[in-house]
Amino acid sequence: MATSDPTVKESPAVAETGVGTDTILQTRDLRKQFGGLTATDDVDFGIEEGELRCLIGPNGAGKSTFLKLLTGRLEPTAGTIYYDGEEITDLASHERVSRGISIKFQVPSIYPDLSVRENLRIPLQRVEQPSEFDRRTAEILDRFHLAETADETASNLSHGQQQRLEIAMAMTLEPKLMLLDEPVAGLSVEETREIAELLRTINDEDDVAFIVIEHDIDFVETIADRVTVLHQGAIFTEGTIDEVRDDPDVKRIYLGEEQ
Ligand SMILES: Nc1ncnc2c1ncn2[C@@H]1O[C@H](COP(=O)(O)OP(=O)(O)OP(=O)(O)O)[C@@H](O)[C@H]1O
Repeated sequence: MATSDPTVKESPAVAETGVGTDTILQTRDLRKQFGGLTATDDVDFGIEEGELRCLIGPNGAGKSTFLKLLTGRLEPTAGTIYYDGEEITDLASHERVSRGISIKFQVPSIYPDLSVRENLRIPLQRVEQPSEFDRRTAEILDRFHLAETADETASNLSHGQQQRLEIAMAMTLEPKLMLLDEPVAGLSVEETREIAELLRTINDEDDVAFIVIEHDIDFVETIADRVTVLHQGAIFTEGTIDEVRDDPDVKRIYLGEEQ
């Protein structure tokens, strides 16, 4: 994609980087050291436009570190990140968000003292004219099943409703890629089912790609197109959930964690 922004480096030719035109995000030799510890070990990870990928792996495998490198929260020790045809390795988090990468960490980052409606107004102000606020708010409240709670203070919502509100806020910015760290941790079975349905709907209807870190394998099975397994900071294997779940080597690394 051509850009006039001098802070964004043009992606080298596809032939040079191997980044396909349908690839929304690609890392090359991405590395993060914490002193002597290699948390991300020269990772080449790619995801297509509109794909829903889950990242799994035992505790300490490097999932959160990898996601933080993609969001810009952590600076890599080495390597490159391409997004939507551009190199974004040196971009700040907020610049990545402006380009369509939405980031959601485990703890909902909503404004607890504001109402649901007021929370939605905050991202809407970045993208809509004031005359459109009421119409767009009503649309979003309806789509994300939040209409009944519109005037409720956000801190009074259930954990599942708060997660839904945060996803709704992210969607107002029309992202192309959403990065989610354990979106259903601590949710009830019913809330987990609702979030799974919501992510699949957004993925299908809005063609948003997802990278989701998740420990709940049943949830992963419900939502993922493909799964990447991380182990000791590196990609251990990739495949469908069935391929990965039945892989004896994957079972071995998870068992190793329990020893
Ligand atoms: N800020 C940090 N400073 C030093 N070491 C860190 C830091 N963050 C993570 N690590 C280490 O990097 C490795 C990978 O951690 P990370 O949190 O990315 O793994 P994870 O797969 O997300 O684990 P979990 O599933 O338990 O959340 C671990 O050994 C961890 O202790």
